[in-house]
Amino acid sequence: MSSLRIKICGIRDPRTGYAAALAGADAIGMVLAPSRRQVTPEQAREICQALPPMVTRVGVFVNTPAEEVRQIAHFCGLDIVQLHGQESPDYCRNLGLRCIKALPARDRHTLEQARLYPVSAILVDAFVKGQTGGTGCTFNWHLLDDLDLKLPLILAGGLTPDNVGRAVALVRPFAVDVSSGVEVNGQKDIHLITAFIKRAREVCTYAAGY
Ligand SMILES: O=C(O)c1ccccc1NCC(=O)[C@H](O)[C@H](O)COP(=O)(O)O
Repeated sequence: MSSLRIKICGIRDPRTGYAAALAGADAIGMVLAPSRRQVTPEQAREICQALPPMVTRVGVFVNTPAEEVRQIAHFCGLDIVQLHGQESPDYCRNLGLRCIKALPARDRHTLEQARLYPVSAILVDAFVKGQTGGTGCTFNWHLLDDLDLKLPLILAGGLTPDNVGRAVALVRPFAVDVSSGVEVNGQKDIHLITAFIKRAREVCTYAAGY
């Protein structure tokens, strides 16, 4: 068993969340921000309640007022929130919740901002103008070369069962996150989820550091 963590994001119903957890996902993400994958707090709560224990429940937000995030997190029973907008280090500091801050892989300068954030982990996602996440686009993973984040790194952006092995071998992240790459016609596909988890874990059996 490897220590790589795997998060499946953009879950929209309890059955798929449960199936992903049984397939070996460590964390399940629900998008509570404008997106074709957006769920209501009530739906997110149902998904959270259906998950087995030991699976991390992640709520994804984009520039949502802090009090609203706190209320939704409490209502749903989220373990951690993932912030995909322009939330500042002070916003994260004052939120009173465990946070993952997402940063776009725009350039080295953007990624170096990670050091300013008092958060549990940094998620690095593809930079796509006008979009905040879930784009299915990859980025140049070498942008992360020798980047000493001082925080656990979650790699995201266009990962698929086909490329996750290469990504993990090159970047050696703490965790990987996927949404589009495990969908067929915009719907999560349990076969792709299972294949993604298998490929991600396989590479850890020979990649040093896991
Ligand atoms: O997934 C969305 O629709 C989304 C919308 C707005 C902000 C964040 C969003 N997703 C966050 C995620 O954690 C995704 O898994 C991550 O961006 C990677 O997505 P993908 O490139 O599709 O695998």
